[in-house]
This record gives sequence, C-alpha cells and structure tokens, in this order.
Amino acid sequence: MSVSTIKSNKCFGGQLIKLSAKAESYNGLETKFNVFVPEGKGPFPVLYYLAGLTCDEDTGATKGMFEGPAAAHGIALVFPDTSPRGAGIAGEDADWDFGTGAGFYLDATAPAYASHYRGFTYLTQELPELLKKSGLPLDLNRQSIMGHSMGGHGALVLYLKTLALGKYASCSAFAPITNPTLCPWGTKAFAGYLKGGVEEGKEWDATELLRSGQAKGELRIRFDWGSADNFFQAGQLLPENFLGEVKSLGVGGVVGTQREGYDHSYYFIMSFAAEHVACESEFFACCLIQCSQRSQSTQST
Ligand SMILES: N[C@@H](CCC(=O)N[C@@H](CSC=O)C(=O)NCC(=O)O)C(=O)O
Repeated sequence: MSVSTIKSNKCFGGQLIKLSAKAESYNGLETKFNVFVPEGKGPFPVLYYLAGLTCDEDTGATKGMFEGPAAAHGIALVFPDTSPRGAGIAGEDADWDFGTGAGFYLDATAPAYASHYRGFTYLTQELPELLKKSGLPLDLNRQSIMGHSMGGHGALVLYLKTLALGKYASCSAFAPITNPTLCPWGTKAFAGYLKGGVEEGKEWDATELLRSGQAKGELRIRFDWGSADNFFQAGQLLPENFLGEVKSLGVGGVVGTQREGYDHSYYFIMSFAAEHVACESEFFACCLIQCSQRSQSTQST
C-alpha cells in the first residue's frame, strides 16, 4: 500500500496536494484524493469532505471554497473520490446516480459489487492509513467529517456508525440525503449494492440508525439545506424525517437549518462553507480539551 504524489499547488499559504494509491477496499484499483495542508508545522486536525453524485475528488476542492476558512482555523481537508473507478462491472456506468461516481459510501454485499464497492471500509480504515503513510503533518486522532447530498448521507452514516468509537468529533452536511431507504436515489442504490436490498439499506440510513438506537453517544451534527433545492423539493433529501426522529427520541446536539432561496449547487455550499468549517473548528477545540483531559486522567490513575 503506497501513496504517490501527483501534484501540489500552493493555496491560501498551504498546499493542496493530489495523491494516488491502490486501494485494497476497491479491490486494488487506483484511487485519488486531495489533501489541503495549511501553512505551518502541524499536526493539523483532519476534516473529510465527501462529495455527491457525479462528483470526484476535485469537486469539493475546486468548488466548495473550504480551503480559505480551513487555512484560517489550522484545519487540514481531505477530499476522497465518490466511488471506485474502472471496476468493469456490467451496468456500472449506465446511470449517473448509480455505479461510478455514486458509491454511496457503503460496503456493498450484492455479489457483482461486493469486491470493489467498499467505500465505508476505504474511508474509515484504509484512507487514514494511507494518510499516515503520506507523511503529511496530520493529527488523525482529531478527525471530523462533512459532505454534500450523497456525500452528506455518507458523512452522517460514517459518523453515526462509528459514534461509539469516537472516530469523528462531529459531522456537518450540506443538503444531505438523510433517509435513503425512503427516497428514489437511495432505494435504487440499495437495491443494486446490497443483496438484502432496501431492507438491508436501513444499516446505511442515517434516520434508521437513529431510530434503531444503533448510534450510541453524544451527537454533534449540523446540517443545512436550501428551500429552493430541486432535489429537496423532489423528496430526495427528507431532512424533515431525520429531524422528526431527533425530536421524537428527544436527543440533543443536532442542528438542521433550512436556508431560504438556496438550491442544491456549489453556490449554496460556498455560501455556508466558512460557517461549517468554523463550527468544526470549535468541535476540534472541544476534542482537544477532551483528549487532554483523558490523558491527564490516564496520567493521574
Ligand atoms: N447530472 C445530474 C445532476 C447531478 C448533480 O446535481 N450532482 C450534484 C450532487 S447530487 C447528490 O449527490 C453535484 O454536486 N454536482 C456537482 C456540481 O458541480 O454541481 C442531473 O442530470 O440532474
């Protein structure tokens, strides 16, 4: 498992570095990711950004306008791809909302996809190892995750599924798909990727993970969506279902806000990028205090 550098560009005083590796989780296929490292010594806390359908590792890095705020707060950004590429599975490139560019950040179980489409394992286990190998000044004990649309679904699901492990300090999302077992994108994806279909998809559905009590721990989730988002209007995102579940469970730590007049585009994302990064920065600060309290209590026992 080696990591190679494709290119590096100076950006807000730091570097935006494009890296490549062969991913075991993608059955050995090459995958690319961008890492923004702020100026300075580090190590810097790490904020992952998962992009949406049809996107790749460059979309968030070039259109999201996250680097300026990340440089100001001393946060590193990691932009992975949205699926394996070139698996050669029949039908993989037939639609824009399934297959290449649309991996849904899950571990597939349907025989055709199970050996290549393992985005959950890639992101939660393999990518952090690749980042360690890269030698970049990253603090992998302080990680948070955010995403847009399908990537917002990925961010919520990765956060909730690993909540008890404390893998991510917090989760932040832009127009996330929050109840994929009940929306057309999600039901199509789960029917194709999972041998148990939509029923098995409940394991990869943020609202269902809350409802079933599988997500154990204190929540730190913030998300926004636009009132003029055509995909929200078409019932693909269903933020009301997720927030309804939060309310009925009576849990705190979740802030979901509808932004008037905004659509699904990167113009919406860039309008709130700085707020989301600032919010993550506060969570990293809490996380630093908790880490230092943990290490003090370990030292005192
Ligand atoms: N081609 C599609 C539209 C695809 C699209 O809008 N993708 C969104 C994410 S949607 C949910 O995951 C996106 O981020 N696109 C990249 C961009 O630069 O906007 C269609 O025909 O409707």
